[in-house]
Amino acid sequence: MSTHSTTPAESEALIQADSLCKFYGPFAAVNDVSFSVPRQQVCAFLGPNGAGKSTTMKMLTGYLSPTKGSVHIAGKSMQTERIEASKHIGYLPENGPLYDEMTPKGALKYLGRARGLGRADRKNRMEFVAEKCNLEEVWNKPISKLSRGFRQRVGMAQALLHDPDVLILDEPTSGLDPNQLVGIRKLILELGQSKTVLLSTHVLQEVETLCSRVILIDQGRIVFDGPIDDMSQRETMSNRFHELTNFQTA
Ligand SMILES: Nc1ncnc2c1ncn2[C@@H]1O[C@H](COP(=O)(O)OP(=O)(O)OP(=O)(O)O)[C@@H](O)[C@H]1O
Repeated sequence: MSTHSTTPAESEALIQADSLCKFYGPFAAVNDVSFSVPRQQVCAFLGPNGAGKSTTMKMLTGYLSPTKGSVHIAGKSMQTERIEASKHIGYLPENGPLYDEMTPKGALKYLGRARGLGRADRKNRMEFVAEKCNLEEVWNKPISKLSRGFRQRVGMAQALLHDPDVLILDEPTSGLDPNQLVGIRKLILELGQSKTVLLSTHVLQEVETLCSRVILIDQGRIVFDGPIDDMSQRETMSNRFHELTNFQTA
């Protein structure tokens, strides 16, 4: 069991998962998953459909309680210091932004208040994320009426609003057109210079472009964790992915 310091400055690992398990009845969606992600690392969380990526991310962000195990974010326990731990996290859930009936402007204002940002701070941060995520043209349209790409960008803006040092992004580029993809990938690269990012994706090429490390999960268990070069040194990453996850062709 690792030791955890009490302040982010002293904490080496910003994301720390220890022996995480999630059971649905007898079925183990996540089984004994442990890893840590240090500051300023962009780490890919890969795996086939149903491997346990979203379930793990929900436990990391406090949206789901683990059956067993623990999560620390910036040294704060997600179980016993949830509010403190949550302040450090920006989370883009798999199904995009919350608050469908609001406009991006309204949702960000509401979230800014809920996060305790003062008026001036809130205004500055809203302008910053609107520009970073290219939201100006949909600023006053209901989120429910937006395209998948714009919804993803609203989700990113929500995750970034309070300037967290940890970003947990569940398939941030899914549903984006090629132009939007370039924009979001550029943003993630930029964010990775100062933040800790854990992102799930199915796009292996994206992993090579954005991430320095890969954690591969299959059937709830970690089957690979290491630098991207170690995974794809001798063969293409796609072959290695198939091999590690027991991929079988029909
Ligand atoms: N509430 C639930 N009740 C029962 N089983 C669940 C529940 N939520 C998830 N599961 C199961 O847990 C497993 C892991 O699901 P999860 O959504 O974490 O996978 P994933 O790796 O994110 O998949 P995808 O890439 O398809 O999004 C799957 O078999 C899923 O059917």
